Amino acid sequence: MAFLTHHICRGLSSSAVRHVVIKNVTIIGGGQMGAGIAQVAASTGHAVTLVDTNEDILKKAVKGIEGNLKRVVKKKFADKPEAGEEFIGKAMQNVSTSTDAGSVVQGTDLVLEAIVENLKVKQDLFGGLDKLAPAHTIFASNTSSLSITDIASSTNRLDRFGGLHFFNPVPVMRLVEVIATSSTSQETFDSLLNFSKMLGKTTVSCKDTPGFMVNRLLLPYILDAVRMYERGDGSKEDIDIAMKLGCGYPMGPFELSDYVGLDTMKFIMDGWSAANPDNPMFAQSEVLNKLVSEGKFGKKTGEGFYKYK
Ligand SMILES: C[C@H](O)CC(=O)SCCNC(=O)CCNC(=O)[C@H](O)C(C)(C)COP(=O)(O)OP(=O)(O)OC[C@H]1O[C@@H](n2cnc3c(N)ncnc32)[C@H](O)[C@@H]1OP(=O)(O)O
Ligand SMILES: NC(=O)c1ccc[n+]([C@@H]2O[C@H](COP(=O)([O-])OP(=O)(O)OC[C@H]3O[C@@H](n4cnc5c(N)ncnc54)[C@H](O)[C@@H]3O)[C@@H](O)[C@H]2O)c1
Repeated sequence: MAFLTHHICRGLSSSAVRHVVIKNVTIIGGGQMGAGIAQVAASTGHAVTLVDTNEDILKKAVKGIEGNLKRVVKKKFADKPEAGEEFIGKAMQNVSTSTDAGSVVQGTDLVLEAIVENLKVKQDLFGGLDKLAPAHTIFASNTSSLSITDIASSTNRLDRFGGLHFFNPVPVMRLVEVIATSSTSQETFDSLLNFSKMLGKTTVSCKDTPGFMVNRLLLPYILDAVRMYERGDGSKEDIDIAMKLGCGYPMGPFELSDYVGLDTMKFIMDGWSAANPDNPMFAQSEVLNKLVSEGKFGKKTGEGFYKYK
C-alpha cells in the first residue's frame, strides 16, 4: 500500500513536496545485488518480495540472506543473542519469494530490478510489468552502466522511473546513487532518496550519465589495470598488492573484478564500447573475453582472475 505524505523542505517552508513512502518492495533478480538489497530492505522493516527465474536460485538467495544476517547480528547484538535472534526472525518474516513478477506487483510501491546487465532484457521486464503494476508504483533499476532513460522508454511511467544504484556487498557498502532522468518527477526522486535513507544508506544525486559517478571513475581504472596486465607490465597479484598497499584500497582491481562478476564487467564494457567504438579504453580485452567464454565469472562461479574453490 502506498502512503502519500507531505513534508516541508528546509528553506522552502511554503512549498510542500509529496513523496510516496515505500513500504512494499518487489526486487527482481535474486543474485548478489538483489539478495543484498532484499536483506537490507527486510531488516529495515520493508515487506520484500524477491523474484527470480527459478526456485533453486531463490532458495539460495534466501539462505544467503539468513547467513549474512547472522554476520550482522554477531556484531550488532554481540551481548544480546536473544535480541539478535529476534532481529533475524523479523527480517526473514519480511521476505517472500516468487518466480512470477507479474503476479506480485499488484500491492507494491517500488519495483527495483537487479537482473542481468542487458538493455533489451531490462526493457522487456519493465515493459511487461508497466501494464500490471498500480499507477502509483515507482520503477527503478540498479543498472551499473545502462541509461535509465533507455530502460524506462519501454514503459508509460517515465515520471515514476529512476535509478537506484547500490554497491557490492550491499549490506556493507554505505552508498546509493539515486538517478533522475529528465522525466523523473520530483516526487519520485524524493521517494527514492527517502527509501535509500530508510535503508541506512548515504545518497548522492546523479544525472543519467554513463556510469553515473562511481562507475564512470571506477571502470576506467579497472580496465587500465587489465591492460597493464595484458601488456605484461605486472602480474595481477602485484598490481592488486600495489593498489591495496599503495592506495589503501580494500581490494585490488583484479580481486574487485572477480567480486563484481566478470560477466557483468564484460556487459558494461561491451555496452560502452558499442557506444564509443573509437575509445581505446573500451576496446575488447582478450583476457576478459577468454575468462567469460569459459564461464569463469569470478567469485560467484568459483573462478575468475583467481580461484576460490
Ligand atoms: C560494478 C557495480 O555497478 C558497482 C560496485 O558495486 S563496485 C564494487 C564496490 N565494492 C567494493 O569496492 C568492495 C571492496 N571490498 C571491501 O570493501 C571489502 O573487501 C569487503 C567488505 C568486501 C570484505 O571485507 P574483508 O575485511 O575482506 O572481509 P570480511 O572480514 O569478511 O568482511 C568485513 C566486514 O563486512 C561484513 N560483511 C562482508 N560481507 C557481508 C555481507 N554480504 N553481509 C553482511 N556483512 C558482510 C563482515 O561481517 C565483516 O564485518 P566485521 O568487520 O564487523 O567483522
Ligand atoms: N555485481 C556488482 O558489483 C553490481 C553492483 C551494482 C550494480 N550491479 C548491477 O546489478 C544487476 C545484477 O547484478 P548481480 O551482480 O546481482 O548479477 P547476478 O548474476 O549475481 O544476478 C542476476 C540475477 O538475475 C536473475 N535474472 C536474470 N534475468 C531475469 C529475469 N528476466 N527475471 C528475473 N530474474 C532474472 C538471474 O537468474 C540472477 O539470479 C546488473 O544490472 C548489474 O550491472 C552489479
